[in-house]
Amino acid sequence: MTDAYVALEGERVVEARARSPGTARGELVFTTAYTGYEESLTDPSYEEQILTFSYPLIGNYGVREERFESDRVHPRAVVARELTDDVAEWLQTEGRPAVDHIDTRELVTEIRDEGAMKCGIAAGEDATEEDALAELRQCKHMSDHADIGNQVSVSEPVVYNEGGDGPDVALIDCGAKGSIQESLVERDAVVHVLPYDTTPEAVQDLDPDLLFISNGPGDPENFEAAAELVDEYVGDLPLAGICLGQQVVANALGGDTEKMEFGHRGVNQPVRDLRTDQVVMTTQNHGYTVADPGETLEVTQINVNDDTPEGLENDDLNIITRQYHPEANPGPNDSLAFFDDVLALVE
Ligand SMILES: NC(=O)CC[C@H](N)C(=O)O
Repeated sequence: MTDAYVALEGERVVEARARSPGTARGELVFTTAYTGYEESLTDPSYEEQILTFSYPLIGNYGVREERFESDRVHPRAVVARELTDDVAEWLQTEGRPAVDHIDTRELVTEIRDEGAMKCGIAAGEDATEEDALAELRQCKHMSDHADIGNQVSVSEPVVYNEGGDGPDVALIDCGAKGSIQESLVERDAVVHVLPYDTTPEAVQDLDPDLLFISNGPGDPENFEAAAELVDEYVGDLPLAGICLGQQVVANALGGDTEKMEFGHRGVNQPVRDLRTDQVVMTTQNHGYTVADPGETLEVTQINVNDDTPEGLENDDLNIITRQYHPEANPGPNDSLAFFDDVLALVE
């Protein structure tokens, strides 16, 4: 039954089945992850995007809150070949449109050929093609969401493991996945989650042992306050970053980022460490990449598929960043030692 429409760039409309009603617009991206739908759907990095899964059946092991990475669903809408009732009901409760019974192989091939694209969705009994097209026409480019950090960050500082024995980490929340803070707390760190627009003065008052820039949605160039912190504290504090965090650190230290064709999203992205020659499997979710690391940062890890920078370091200045998600969730645990390496920078 056609009660949903997906409008793609070029105004092509594909018919689908509504699983959660409503209208939405966003950048259409795909993940090849075959598990981890709860973690992906609650990852704040997907804010203002529409997520489609290349794996055909999504929801086959239910929905459990303990696997969530934040307190809500972030993609504006979900597109799948087949969604289970569990996931459909969850998305209905969250008020996020979802559609299935669509040929996601064709859709993913189209995104691979033409790049991540604008998309409009209309789902539900009264939905029309025109509604989906109207959403598409209002869809902005990711880079034009200038204050996207405001949509995903804490508004006030939150402390985890207060009074703990480990170092004080200032985690700049540009849309942090919960498991980053958990990975640090598991290693005894005291984690101060700070708003994305925290000022250098506020960091100075806190007097942390380490500055950590989180993952987050959209264009890293729109996170100027975080870049200012990096610029201010480089050399004085050890610096770490994950995903958007790596991009912000590179931009702040004379490097440059650019948008990729369709990005990397999945749980089996191979990464080679150029120092040890070891390859690990990683979880990824990004649409921008570091195009130029600048003079300060050395590229220490690369993506085996396309040679893009996956790790940047400066041993003298105590900087380590990763483009992938060492905290996994979902995905392989191959790179959890990143958190030990980061905390070791404090000694
Ligand atoms: N997961 C992330 O931090 C994503 C970073 C950035 N928004 C990108 O798409 O490249």
